[in-house]
Amino acid sequence: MSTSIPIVDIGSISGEISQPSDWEDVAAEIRNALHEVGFMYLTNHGVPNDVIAENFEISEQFFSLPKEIKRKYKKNMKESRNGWVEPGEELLHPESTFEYRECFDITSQKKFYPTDIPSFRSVHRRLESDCQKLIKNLLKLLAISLKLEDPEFFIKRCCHLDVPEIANECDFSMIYYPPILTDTSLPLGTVRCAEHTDYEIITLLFQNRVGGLEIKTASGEWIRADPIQHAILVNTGDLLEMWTNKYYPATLHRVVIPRTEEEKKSARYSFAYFIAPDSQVLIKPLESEIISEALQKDNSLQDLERKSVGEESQTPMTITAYEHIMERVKMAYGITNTDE
Ligand SMILES: O=C(O)CCC(=O)C(=O)O
Ligand SMILES: [Fe+2]
Repeated sequence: MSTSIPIVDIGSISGEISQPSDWEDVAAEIRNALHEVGFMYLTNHGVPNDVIAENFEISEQFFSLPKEIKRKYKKNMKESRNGWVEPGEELLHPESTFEYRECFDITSQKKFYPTDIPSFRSVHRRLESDCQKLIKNLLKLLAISLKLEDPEFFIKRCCHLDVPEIANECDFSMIYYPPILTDTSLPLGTVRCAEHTDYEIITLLFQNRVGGLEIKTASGEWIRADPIQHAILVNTGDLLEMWTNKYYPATLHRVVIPRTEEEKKSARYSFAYFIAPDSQVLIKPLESEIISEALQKDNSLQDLERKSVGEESQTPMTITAYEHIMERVKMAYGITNTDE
């Protein structure tokens, strides 16, 4: 069976007037997309195209600065997760040798921006604020899709969306994949971005014209997730997988080095906006009739709650959002507990 990534039009709930039935209809499409694939393209999402385009412009401006300038903004993990990440510094798979990309990460607290690009801050702030409404809509749709008693379940666990001082590990990552020219020498086994799952609830992924992103389907086949003009990709992360007992699995994805010389010459730019709950939120399987029914039907879905009291459990079900995210961040940056 070949799978494709569903396209979900959320225009009916993004405007001023929407009916409960519009929410139910969109939520049903999201349920199928996230349960079957774990990725979906959103159209009519309400984030203005010109705001996205302006952000790609500042991203190009920043990454084309000389390395010495970018180093001024280098991420210092002892202080925060905000800042510039050099190629090869972050490895998303334990067996990666080298991942050829750079990032500029903007965290939700202890924010700083590269002042060498004077408009960076205001341009980025506009996108962030335009994404807020979409994020709240998606969190509500997730709760409706799972038929949770409280449609605000996820929103109430992301209080930082209204009160930014509340600790959280949201991260807006501007990513640059440099062109690979015939004289670019890279270690054997280099990839652009190794296969991984994201750590949080959901990720909003913006891509410019150049593709390379691939996702692994339930049947184990890698399929392309090429850019669709003006659509935002949304994917599930680990915390949503834990919350839903794998009903919404965190889907593996990667960015491959293009196969043709012509494509290799093109740089790729993307933004991944990782949406996390408030740091102290405890992640434990939620009560949902949709999930229980699926668990009864399909015993390949792991019952994490039951497993957590069993002996072979790997996943302590009392983990906080912060603990899980930091565990994965430390692995990606090769930080051991003795480094701290
Ligand atoms: O650049 C991309 O499209 C993917 C980036 C990604 O998956 C990540 O940073 O987690
Ligand atoms: Fe990712």
